[in-house]
Amino acid sequence: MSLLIKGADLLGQGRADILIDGGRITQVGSIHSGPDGTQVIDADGLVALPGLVDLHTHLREPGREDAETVATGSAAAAAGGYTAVLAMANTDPVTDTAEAAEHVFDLGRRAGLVDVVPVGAVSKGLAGQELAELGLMARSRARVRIFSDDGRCVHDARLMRRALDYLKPFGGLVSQHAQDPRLADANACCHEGELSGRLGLPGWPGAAEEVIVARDVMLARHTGGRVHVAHVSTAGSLEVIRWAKAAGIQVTAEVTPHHLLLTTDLLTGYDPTFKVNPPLRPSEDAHALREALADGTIDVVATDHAPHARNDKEHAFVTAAFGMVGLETALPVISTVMVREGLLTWADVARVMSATPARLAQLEGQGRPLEAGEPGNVTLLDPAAVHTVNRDDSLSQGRNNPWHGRELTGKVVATVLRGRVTARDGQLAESADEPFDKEVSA
Ligand SMILES: NC(=O)N[C@@H](CC(=O)O)C(=O)O
Repeated sequence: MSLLIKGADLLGQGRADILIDGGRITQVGSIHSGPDGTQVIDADGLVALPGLVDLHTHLREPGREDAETVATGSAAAAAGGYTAVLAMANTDPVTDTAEAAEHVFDLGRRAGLVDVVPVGAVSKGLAGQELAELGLMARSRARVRIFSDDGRCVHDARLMRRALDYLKPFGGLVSQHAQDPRLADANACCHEGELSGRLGLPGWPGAAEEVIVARDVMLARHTGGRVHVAHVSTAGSLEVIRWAKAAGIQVTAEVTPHHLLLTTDLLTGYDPTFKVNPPLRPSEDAHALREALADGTIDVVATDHAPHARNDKEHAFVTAAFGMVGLETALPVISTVMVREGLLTWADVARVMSATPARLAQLEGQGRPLEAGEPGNVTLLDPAAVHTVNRDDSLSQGRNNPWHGRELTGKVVATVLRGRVTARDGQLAESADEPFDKEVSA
């Protein structure tokens, strides 16, 4: 089956048609028609991006299928314009062995909507004591290249040093949930500041993140390993990252859409939807994050999609689970907050939401430019479409959506994975059910 995308805006190169056949882009330019039976998408007025890659998704399976499954999370990802997601290791059991990694990888293949690539745990059981099977996971069929205890910080400096050393031969990296556990104690539930005092909520300071970022860049310098700062959230962390990059240290960072725009004052209503880790910060931090994404200090936008079952999230603020969903709103938020404000071009969006995350995760068939010979992974977006987010429209099981009721500009119209349309207008495409066995290697 071939697919012809007609008249899309191709990242500043003007309007062009894209023909995909056998899973690969075969032609880009002015194309009248494809082979017999070619499916045609009219992309007049739509921007074509390489399929998005999310470095930070919680799919909850195995263990919490009541919150999300690989299939429902994959569906939400496809609807949001993603063609690959990295599935975090804090499942039950934890992804800390080659078998566990291959299990998640196989669930992803079975769902068949996006490439699901497991993140491996750094420590066994996320307990922070002993290294997990890093090498076996890296050499497994799942080809794990990103390791993280996300949800928890790798707080033992010696363990972090060993992990950085150990991953060097694979070019693997540690994605660190930077949060000193002694500065952010068990009851803390928000950003520590004047507002948390007024609301009577125990908080933790930005410094809890910054001290770990500072330590980790020094360990990266010492080992020559690669550290990636997950969901960076404070201006102070950015100062450290800027310094480290200028010093030639191998550090990269991701920011979530919610930390770019949502701020701690949303907590005045004690709505647990806005409880997230790291916490929403003051507007000065959000402003600094937007600037750092624009100037390249931050390398990647990642969702930290964290669906929760209602009975874990609909609690009093202090006891509710941390986390918010984000796969279906990420591109519209970036469109609204960064592109419309002139802070990023669409080519920049392709870099921070597709090319760079694919490179960091070493996904050979993802994040490639839309050129002949490349895999047919495409996201089509209507940059002018204005819509109001409704949490019940989601394909994710999670309803903990912080964007509910907000107006966003920019809507995903279609997602194409190796030439097959997986999602159209927020729903799974009919062709998503067709048997699909084409494997396109790089
Ligand atoms: N980001 C979140 O608020 N939650 C994450 C893990 C975590 O980082 O605490 C989750 O798994 O729910």
